[in-house]
Amino acid sequence: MNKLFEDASYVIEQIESKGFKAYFVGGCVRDYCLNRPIKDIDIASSAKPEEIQSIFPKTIPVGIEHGTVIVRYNQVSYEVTTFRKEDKYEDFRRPSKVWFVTKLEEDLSRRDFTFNAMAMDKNFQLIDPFNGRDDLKKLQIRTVGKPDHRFSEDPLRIMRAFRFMSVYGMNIEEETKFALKKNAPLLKRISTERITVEFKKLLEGEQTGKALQLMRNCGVFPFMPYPIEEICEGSLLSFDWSSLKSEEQRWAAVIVLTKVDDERDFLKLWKLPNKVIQSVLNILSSYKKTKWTKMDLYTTGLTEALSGLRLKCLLEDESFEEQASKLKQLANEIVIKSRDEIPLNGEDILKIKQKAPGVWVGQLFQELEKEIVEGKLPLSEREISDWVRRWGKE
Ligand SMILES: Nc1ccn([C@@H]2O[C@H](COP(=O)(O)OP(=O)(O)OP(=O)(O)O)[C@@H](O)[C@H]2O)c(=O)n1
Repeated sequence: MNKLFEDASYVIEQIESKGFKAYFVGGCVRDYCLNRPIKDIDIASSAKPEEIQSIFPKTIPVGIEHGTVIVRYNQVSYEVTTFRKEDKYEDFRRPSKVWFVTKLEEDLSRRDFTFNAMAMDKNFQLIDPFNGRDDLKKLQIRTVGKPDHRFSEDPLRIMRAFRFMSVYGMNIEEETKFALKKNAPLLKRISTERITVEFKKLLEGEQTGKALQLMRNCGVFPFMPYPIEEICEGSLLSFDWSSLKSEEQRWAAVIVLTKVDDERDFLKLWKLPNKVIQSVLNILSSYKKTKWTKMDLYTTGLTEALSGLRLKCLLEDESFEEQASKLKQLANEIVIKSRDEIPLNGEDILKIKQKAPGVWVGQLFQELEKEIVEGKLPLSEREISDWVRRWGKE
């Protein structure tokens, strides 16, 4: 048995030994049925949060008012939530009102899709009131109950449908698809952070192109953090997403394929971390390059240069290998990978020049780096010191 499930079964047994009911629910049941790796385990129980707190020595009250307590066992966290029903989502983040219920089925009926509304007892017996397992077999995404209701309750579920489509290679059932289109404008009310989490998962899926194409056809693009207006015709679908391995490459592909004009603004509006933004921008500038100098390659870095080149080759139907080996060869000819490898530091330079520190040190370093990278100055302490002595005098 999977170690996570084994430990989680112990948690369930402890709850049951006090006369309550407890089941595995949500993503872990879905992934178990799909034979996919289990990331984390959620448990639903008839016990109230205070009762869970009294059963286990280590708990964290993460959302008592919504019925959730984290149980720590064997250094792993298990989210245990009391069976509950909920009202509309307040500011579309959390349900504005929840009330505890006694039946598991009632709890399952509040959930988004049939395959997320399954539960499993500690003996792996499935409780599947909405035929989620059949839908998984048919690779079909279908809401629990009326799709309109489910999407207006929490419009993030619109993004979740596209995420599941991409990650599991699924299709969306017709009535659910119709409701996706109708409710798309509600996405405006969802926080960027929540949309980005789902979109990132979608980008890492196995069917990214198909999911993006359907998002576009369902009119979802205008309601993204940076509204997408234009798309390279047909290319979302035909583009070979599987050859792009990193998150950054995939963001760069989205930008190119959807003809974004303000790249930095786009990445900022999706609230991506600065490190990711910089890397995507580097990939995009490499993508646009036709001729590489050593200095270009040194500043961009080989990994991002190759990422940009791969994107270019995929879109222009060129062979990657030959151009990549030329870039690698050029990279090999560059004697340093970063400024740290220069045998003189700032203090050495101040000593040689006998001058007070100032912006000139930065300028000098920039020029020095360029000379070394372009192979005009050997990487020898003596020659570099001479060059520094001469700097500014010629
Ligand atoms: N907007 C949402 C978010 C979640 N859920 C329910 O809450 C469960 C847990 O959600 P989450 O922790 O976000 O996990 P999943 O998205 O299902 O899976 P993953 O762990 O892959 O993110 C889901 O399976 C689903 O039953 C829901 O009904 N509506």
